[in-house]
Amino acid sequence: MNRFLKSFLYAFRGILCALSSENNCRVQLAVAVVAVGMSWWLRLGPLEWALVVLCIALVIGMEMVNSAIEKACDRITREKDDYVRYVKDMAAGAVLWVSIGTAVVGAIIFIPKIVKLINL
Ligand SMILES: Nc1ncnc2c1ncn2[C@@H]1O[C@H](COP(=O)(O)OP(=O)(O)OP(=O)(O)O)[C@@H](O)[C@H]1O
Repeated sequence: MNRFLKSFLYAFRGILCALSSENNCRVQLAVAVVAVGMSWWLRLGPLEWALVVLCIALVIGMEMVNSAIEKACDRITREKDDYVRYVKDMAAGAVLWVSIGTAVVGAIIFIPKIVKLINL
């Protein structure tokens, strides 16, 4: 099998592994399904759809990186370690950072449409 295809299969296996065994990834996938359902229901425009899809990809992707970092840290040591705490906190902070951005984008896109729908 050619090298590129092999790398793609390993990466795909990583996605399946994260979505099937990482609790946070599964929760975010469920939230993503709700967001896609709402986007369909509220008939978003192409640019709004693009933003929703981009935010979903960013949050789940960042959570996968966070989980990978946590696993690598846990393999290095399970003892209390200031450097591990620093690395894990920063990785978790990256997820929070992207999630806050996503919440803002979601509010800008969805709130006016929901308000309009309620006022009808
Ligand atoms: N070995 C360690 N040494 C010092 N602090 C740690 C260590 N492991 C975890 N921590 C602290 O605990 C926090 C949570 O770490 P943990 O690995 O349990 O992540 P989590 O978000 O609870 O992961 P998950 O829910 O996926 O198991 C870290 O952000 C860090 O502040």
